[in-house]
Amino acid sequence: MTYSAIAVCSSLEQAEALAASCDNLFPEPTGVGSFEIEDGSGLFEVACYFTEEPDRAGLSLLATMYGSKDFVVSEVPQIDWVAHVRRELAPVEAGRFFVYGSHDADKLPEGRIGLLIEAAMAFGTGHHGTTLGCLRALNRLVEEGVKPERVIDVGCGTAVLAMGAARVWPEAATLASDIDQVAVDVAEANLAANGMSGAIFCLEAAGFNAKEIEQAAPFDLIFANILKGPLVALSPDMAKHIAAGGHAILSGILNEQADAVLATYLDNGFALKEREVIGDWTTLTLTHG
Ligand SMILES: C[S@@+](CC[C@H](N)C(=O)[O-])C[C@H]1O[C@@H](n2cnc3c(N)ncnc32)[C@H](O)[C@@H]1O
Repeated sequence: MTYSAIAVCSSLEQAEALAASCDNLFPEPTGVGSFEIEDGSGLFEVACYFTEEPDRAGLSLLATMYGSKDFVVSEVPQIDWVAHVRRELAPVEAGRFFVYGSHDADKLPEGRIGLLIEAAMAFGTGHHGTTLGCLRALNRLVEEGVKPERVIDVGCGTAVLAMGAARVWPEAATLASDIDQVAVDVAEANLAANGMSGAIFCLEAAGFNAKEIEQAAPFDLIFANILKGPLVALSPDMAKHIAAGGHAILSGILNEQADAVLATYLDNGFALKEREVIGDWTTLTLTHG
């Protein structure tokens, strides 16, 4: 069991002195801290955590010595962290795609395309509105019968989008690039975990700046879930590397930024096909030429 002891002081000096005394006088507090209470009261809180029930009388005495009324001692509820992570990272369903962590491997519904993504050091577990928006846009293209031959996921993170595309279009040549080598490593690990090693060419690159990307272009489908700034900066390059009649699925765009991003792409020869809002985030599906 964990116990918390909270006292309130009227000055930072008192709070810090009380925290230091707790640290010195009580056996094994697992954590002691003092900080300003963010309610505009100008008061300061001292919080101590213990693995065993602390000496309440001793704490009371100490509190009064530093101008506080008392310590309030409570039991901290135990958290089942495994259950917590499972709840937080529940599988994500996006059309035919089912994005899940290995703890939910037994939940893959029949007929769905499973994408195994462990929470790691790259963005793209499917939980964010931007990734979800891209997966749903991808799903709609599949439903329409679109069949790209060359696909690139610019800013691939976990490679969830590239893997989704490679699963529905195994014949297509698919590239996944990221400016961050850590993300590229995570992407490759995810490919291996999904039994897809070799199905997607992963590389570190900023935008379209790599000879492998130049050689593979033009692309019939470009994913770019990379925020407004890079999307706007990349728009001429995007136009240069997309095939006539190709699609671009863009996300990472806050709803209030969507018109500005769209205007830039319209100026670069794209046309709006679809726009989906999920929470604060807009995903745009565009066509070119
Ligand atoms: C929001 S995450 C998207 C990850 C994944 N594609 C998804 O949809 O969940 C954006 C990724 O883009 C990468 N990135 C940002 N700017 C980039 C650029 N100019 N070129 C390539 N990758 C970039 C970041 O390192 C990050 O991994």
